[in-house]
Amino acid sequence: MFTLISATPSPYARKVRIALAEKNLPFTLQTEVPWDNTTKTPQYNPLEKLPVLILEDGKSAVYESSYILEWLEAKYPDTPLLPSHTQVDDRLFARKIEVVADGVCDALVLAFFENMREPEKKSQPWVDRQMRKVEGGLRALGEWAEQKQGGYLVGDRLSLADIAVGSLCGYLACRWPSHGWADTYPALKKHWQMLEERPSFQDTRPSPQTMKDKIV
Ligand SMILES: N[C@@H](CCC(=O)N[C@@H](CS(=O)(=O)O)C(=O)NCC(=O)O)C(=O)O
Repeated sequence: MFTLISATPSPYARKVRIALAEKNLPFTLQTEVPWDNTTKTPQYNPLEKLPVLILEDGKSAVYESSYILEWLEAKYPDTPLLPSHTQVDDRLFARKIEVVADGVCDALVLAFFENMREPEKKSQPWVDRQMRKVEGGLRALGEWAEQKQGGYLVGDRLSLADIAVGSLCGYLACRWPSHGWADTYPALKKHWQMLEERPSFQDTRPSPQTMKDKIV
């Protein structure tokens, strides 16, 4: 059986948890705080990041959420989470949406840790730059959601694009509850609410974590 190294707030790990659930692939959840020196991620991922999917041999590992999803799609094509290979443009568009959703998460994480610095060490221009990326990414996602009136973002069924965007929205609700994205982009909010009805989303709701070690 697979083991997934995950963290309670991680939108990237949630993508993989949702994909495994949607594909009915059983796995052991190993919840960690990747920022603490107790994390096992360095044993499997030279980049020391989760999510990490540890394979059945207990040693081999797949990491980087978008690559894990690509790996799962290639190895377990039943319950596909991408349009068929004949629909090349839709497949590529789904991955493009995942790039934007993951990129917004990346910018949120960078802003989160910059804001954690002591005031005299914090770079406000750096935070402003990250939040510009967040707003630009959300604008693009909001437009794509608007085009589908809050339905699935690519085609007429769940895809990696929906999983990535839904995980981002859940992360914003968990870590940035005062952010006004849901009011600014009602179709994106409708899309997220639709996804949160699925057991795979209900069973993977994010929650904050406590970091023990000093990070910045
Ligand atoms: N691009 C990576 C990002 C993964 C990532 O940043 N993971 C964080 C945890 S979380 O932000 O997802 O909660 C991590 O392990 N960080 C530890 C580190 O960067 O040393 C992915 O998509 O998997």
